[in-house]
Amino acid sequence: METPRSRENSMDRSRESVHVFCRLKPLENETETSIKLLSPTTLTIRSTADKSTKRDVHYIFNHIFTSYSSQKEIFDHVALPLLEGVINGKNGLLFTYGVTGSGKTYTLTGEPNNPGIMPRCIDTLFNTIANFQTQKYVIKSDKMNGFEIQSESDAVEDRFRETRTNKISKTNRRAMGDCKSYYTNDGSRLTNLNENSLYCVFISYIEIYNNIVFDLLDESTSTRPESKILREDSQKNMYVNGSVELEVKSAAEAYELFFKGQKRKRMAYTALNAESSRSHSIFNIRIVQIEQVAQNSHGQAAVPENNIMRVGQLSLVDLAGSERCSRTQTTGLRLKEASIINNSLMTLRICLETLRENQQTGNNKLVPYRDSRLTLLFKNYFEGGGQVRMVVCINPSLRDYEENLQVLKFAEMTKDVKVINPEPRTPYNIRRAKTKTPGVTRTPATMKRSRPASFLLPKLPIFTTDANKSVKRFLDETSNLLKVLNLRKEKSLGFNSIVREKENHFRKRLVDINQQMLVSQSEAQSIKALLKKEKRKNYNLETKLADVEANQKDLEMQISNFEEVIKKQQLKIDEKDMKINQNLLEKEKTKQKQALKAERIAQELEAKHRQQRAHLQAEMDAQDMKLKKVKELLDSEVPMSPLQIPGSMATIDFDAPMTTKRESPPAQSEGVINESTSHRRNMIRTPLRHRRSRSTGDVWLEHNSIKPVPLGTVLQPSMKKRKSVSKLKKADDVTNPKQTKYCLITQEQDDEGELETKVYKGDILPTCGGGAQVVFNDVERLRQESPTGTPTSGYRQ
Ligand SMILES: Nc1ncnc2c1ncn2[C@@H]1O[C@H](COP(=O)(O)OP(=O)(O)OP(=O)(O)O)[C@@H](O)[C@H]1O
Repeated sequence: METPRSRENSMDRSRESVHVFCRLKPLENETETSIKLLSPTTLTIRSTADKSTKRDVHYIFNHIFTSYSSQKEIFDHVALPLLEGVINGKNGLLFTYGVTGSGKTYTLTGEPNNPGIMPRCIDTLFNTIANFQTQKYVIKSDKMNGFEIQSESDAVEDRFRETRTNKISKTNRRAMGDCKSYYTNDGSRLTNLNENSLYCVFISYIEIYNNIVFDLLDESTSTRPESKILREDSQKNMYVNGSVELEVKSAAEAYELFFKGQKRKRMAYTALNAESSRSHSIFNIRIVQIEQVAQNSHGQAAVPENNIMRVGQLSLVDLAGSERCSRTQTTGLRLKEASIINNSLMTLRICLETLRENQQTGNNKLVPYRDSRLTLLFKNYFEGGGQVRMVVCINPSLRDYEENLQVLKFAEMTKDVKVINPEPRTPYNIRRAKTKTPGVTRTPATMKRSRPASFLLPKLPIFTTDANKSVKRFLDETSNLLKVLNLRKEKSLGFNSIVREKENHFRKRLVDINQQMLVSQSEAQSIKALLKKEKRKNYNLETKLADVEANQKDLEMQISNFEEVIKKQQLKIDEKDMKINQNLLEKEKTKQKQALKAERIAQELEAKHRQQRAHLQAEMDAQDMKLKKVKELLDSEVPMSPLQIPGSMATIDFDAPMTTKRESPPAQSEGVINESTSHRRNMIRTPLRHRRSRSTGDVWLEHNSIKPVPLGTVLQPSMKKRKSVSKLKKADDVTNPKQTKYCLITQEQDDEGELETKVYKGDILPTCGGGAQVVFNDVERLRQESPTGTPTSGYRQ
């Protein structure tokens, strides 16, 4: 029974880790190195600044190539096993990774007379398949990442066309230098070649610059190369749609294509390296293997009808430098380039990390291959479509310490990623390309005209050459045979003319069909042109769509951020609203409480007020009663002592008793009087006393109701200290304790012109409420009579 562990083991066996190699660049001064080699597979990195005693981190590789390692050593170790797989229909991906100037291009391309991995691959390949190549143009690309076989006549036609155009391109080749001598061939070859197969080699050269794919071999546009899109073929392999893929029959032809591409490749200046390449370049070698080779009638190797083919692809990738922008002092366009380079390398890193995580945890997280063209193009390799090798190039100088640390970490992580052990890709039946010229057979076999079938002709008589036969019988049989033969000849001629007629008819039909086909071809071409236009439009729209999608993502992010902020603000507003409502409720409550309280107080006051009023009314009634009694008393006539007036002078007897003629007290004067009235209930009952108006220490408060006529009399009320009521300004002036006396003076004139002055006198007494009251206790009447007038009574009352 299969247990989970055994399943895991079998899965592990079918998986292969990404092989990661390290190559150290030679230093001018070997003492200034940050790398310490511990074994052929282990190294450690340290900066001089880092003096801490913490343990060094060890980085393990499949193999470490020192600065003394030769280009051949690296090729043998890294690329040769890949090439062996590729020649048997497997795919292989080899990429160099490292900081700018660390030796990536040197490792991959090399130098004249010291070739790197790419030229060695080409040489080894052609050294191996030299005698096992198909004739050129027998196999051609179907433009959809597949291959198809051409008729021999079409292949011959294409070869002829090439020899014509090659005459022109010779000048080109001279201009490029002799490619053959550029790289020295060390004669190495592979040993695992299937000698029953035929091979042909195709080259394509792609560049990814600023995350846009360009075809470095596309010569259709001389100025600006057209950007290409990535597509998936029928076998789920990613490929560059519409890229030029050319068949090469020798290493020299392959180099020629490489140099053509190099010429177009963008090279840009950075502060670190004047030759620094700012793009990822991908050199693809595809080997098509055709099994079961047969021979044609001329003894040449030919491809039988029902054959199968295998295609192996080797992608050699020179990644752009992974340096930091600040380090290279990049600005402007260079900065944009650097950020896009770093983005695509970061995506590569994220893809590998996600793959490793999925493999280690059994998760099925989405690997973001689509985030960058670089990772999308190599998606198949990481998903089991081929072997993967990485060469990490390190410049061990102390200056590169920080960058190298990042590179080593990336390498460490990549080493743990496993790709499914690739099987040779499923071979597929060869598709036959449509022949270009109708009526021409695909194979060189010549057609022989067939004879009419013998059963349609008269039967031949039996003719024997017997020696015993008589001469006559012999002659008869011979003439009979001749007759039959003539008949057969006639019939044969008849058949032949019918066949010829039919042939002519058939040819005519063929010509018609051919013409129709030409029309269809021209139509197809115009449709193709239209399609191309549409594709270009489509591509532009796709790129626009991608931009719009990216913008939309940004906007969505911004919207969600804003929404979050709005939510928070809304919450705050709601909280504040709640507080305000609570406050309002509390205010309302206190208002209601206060209103209730005020009502209660008002009611209490009203009740008190009513009580007081009733009380006052009662008191006033009592007062009125008393006043009435006083009035009654006053009204009772009391005769006053007669006034002795010697001459014209009136004499006032101050010792006269008070009970002389008394009049009811005058209406209470304003101010003081009012106050005393309002406090009637507080009035102090003082016994009526007789007071002399001549008391000297008292201050009199004099109240003249009118401006009196000057009396000029001898007798006058004696008031030494007096103060007029009109001079009082404040309430306090009334209650002044020094003011103890009050007098109200009135004057009247009778019909005879006699003047009578009345002086109502009283004491000012303080009340309990802090006010003052006047108690009238005396009235003086001063009358002046003319001596010439009718004598009346001149007296003082
Ligand atoms: N192992 C080596 N032995 C000798 N010379 C080397 C080695 N590695 C690199 N160099 C030299 O260092 C220089 C820079 O190398 P190279 O151009 O390969 O760097 P690079 O990493 O490809 O840079 P970029 O990222 O800019 O393309 C070249 O002149 C090359 O000859």
